[in-house]
Amino acid sequence: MDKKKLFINGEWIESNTERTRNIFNPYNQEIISLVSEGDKSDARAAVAAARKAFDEGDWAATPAIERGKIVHKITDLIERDREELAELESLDTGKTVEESRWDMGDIAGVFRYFAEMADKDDGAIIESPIPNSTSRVVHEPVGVCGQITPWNYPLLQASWKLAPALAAGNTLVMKPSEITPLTSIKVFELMEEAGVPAGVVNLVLGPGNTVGAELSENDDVDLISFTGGIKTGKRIMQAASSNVKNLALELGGKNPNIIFADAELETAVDQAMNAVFFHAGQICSAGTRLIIEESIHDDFVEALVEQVKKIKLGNGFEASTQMGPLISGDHLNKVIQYVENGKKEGAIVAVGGGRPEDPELQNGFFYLPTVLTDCTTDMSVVQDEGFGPVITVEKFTTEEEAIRLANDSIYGLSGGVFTNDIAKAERCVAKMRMGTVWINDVNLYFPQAPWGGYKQSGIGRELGKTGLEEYQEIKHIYRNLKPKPLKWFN
Ligand SMILES: NC(=O)c1ccc[n+]([C@@H]2O[C@H](COP(=O)([O-])OP(=O)(O)OC[C@H]3O[C@@H](n4cnc5c(N)ncnc54)[C@H](O)[C@@H]3O)[C@@H](O)[C@H]2O)c1
Ligand SMILES: C[N+](C)(C)CC=O
Repeated sequence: MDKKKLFINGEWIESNTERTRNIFNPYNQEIISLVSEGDKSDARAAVAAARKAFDEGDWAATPAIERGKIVHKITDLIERDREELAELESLDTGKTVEESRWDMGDIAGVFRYFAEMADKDDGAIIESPIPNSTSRVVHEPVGVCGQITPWNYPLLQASWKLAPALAAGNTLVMKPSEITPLTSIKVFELMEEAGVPAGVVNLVLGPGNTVGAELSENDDVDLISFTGGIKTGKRIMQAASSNVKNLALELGGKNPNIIFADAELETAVDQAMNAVFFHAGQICSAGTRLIIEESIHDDFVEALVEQVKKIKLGNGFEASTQMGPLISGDHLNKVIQYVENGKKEGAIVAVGGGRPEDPELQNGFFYLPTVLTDCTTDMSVVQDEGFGPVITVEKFTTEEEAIRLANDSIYGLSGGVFTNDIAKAERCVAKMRMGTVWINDVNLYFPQAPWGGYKQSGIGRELGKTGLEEYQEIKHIYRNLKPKPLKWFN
């Protein structure tokens, strides 16, 4: 098996540790790849290469239109290799190939969007309040960016960071999740093929507590952009204070979905499932908290349970499979424990609540799609991010109560409202403390709209215009057109 390497200063190299890591398929635990395992010293070498490329190289000063052309070229290559990338992502994460194909389409869209944006920045002229002066604002690249990504959407989350960083003229070091690095490695090959200059993009494989920690602490890194869990995010925030780095955090979510009695039942039930069972619920914005108006609660739950029973688990490479496994044995155990805690607190398992019995699924990290009823906001299953195929159900009687329950969380990533009364929907979303809110839909995101969290779900916004601005410093340039002595101190 070919060993995958680190990419530093334009070269594919072995890590200093000479250690390797096996990468597994979560469907059957087969080894699918072997990768070089980096450490702090590799991260330092990559930061040094990125620093040199930023300070002494041409990338930051390359005309934005030329940078945009290279990002377009990367997009073309992603589109060319879309099927290979989708299959690699499914092997690595267990998600269905259909979902991965969808992701690859999104990823190409993200690169295309930021390629187009690269040369659309006109800066701004400020009306100076001082006579005989001009005042203007320009955007410049931040510098060296450390980028750390999670395992659940490996390449999608990487694309939200790589494309704007390049378009804005930065150099970067990326550390993908150590358990799902394969599509990121492939895209670094594509960036090399597209002609990104040596040192501009660097890839260090390895664990968070060494490689990730070094990127967060290193004083030569100007911006750290992180997507992952809250606990890690807090650690990174502390480490980033060493040199007051720019900080972008995309953290977890525990996302409510309010269903009013006047919602179209079939659509709301279908969307409640879409909200949570894609990628076995391992989605930051999964709608894992159903908050249902009491008068339709029983009918809704009955219809939901009937549908959930039919979800087909299996190999993501089979067309009939609707849901794949969880990412790892460790994560499976966490989801098992999460549901057991809920049961102890009084939640009732309406469907699921354990591992499937199908002998063909025993080598994979499968957990049954699960609905927990009789939940209340104080339960850990309602407050904690389970990151599995588990929905909790709460009831409400008034609009105010629904909003209060939805906001009763340390998270604020996303939320949904289902109703045919548009005024009610708008009143609700105006009060919901979340970075994205959907009316009569769930889990939608696209390159043009900003993405990020309120409260402990994060800091900053990826995607959209704000996604580019995260990778830019703002500079105010003031010019005195008639300089003469002030004589203040004479
Ligand atoms: N808000 C979003 O857009 C979004 C998107 C995807 C995932 N997520 C969140 O990600 C989490 C799941 O991903 P995960 O389990 O990979 O998260 P994680 O926090 O365990 O790991 C994320 C990344 O951080 C690295 N890391 C770990 N410890 C580190 C340290 N001390 N210093 C620096 N880096 C370190 C890991 O190696 C990995 O690359 C969930 O909470 C999910 O909600 C959020
Ligand atoms: C941001 N998103 C929804 C693509 C992946 C979250 O885990």
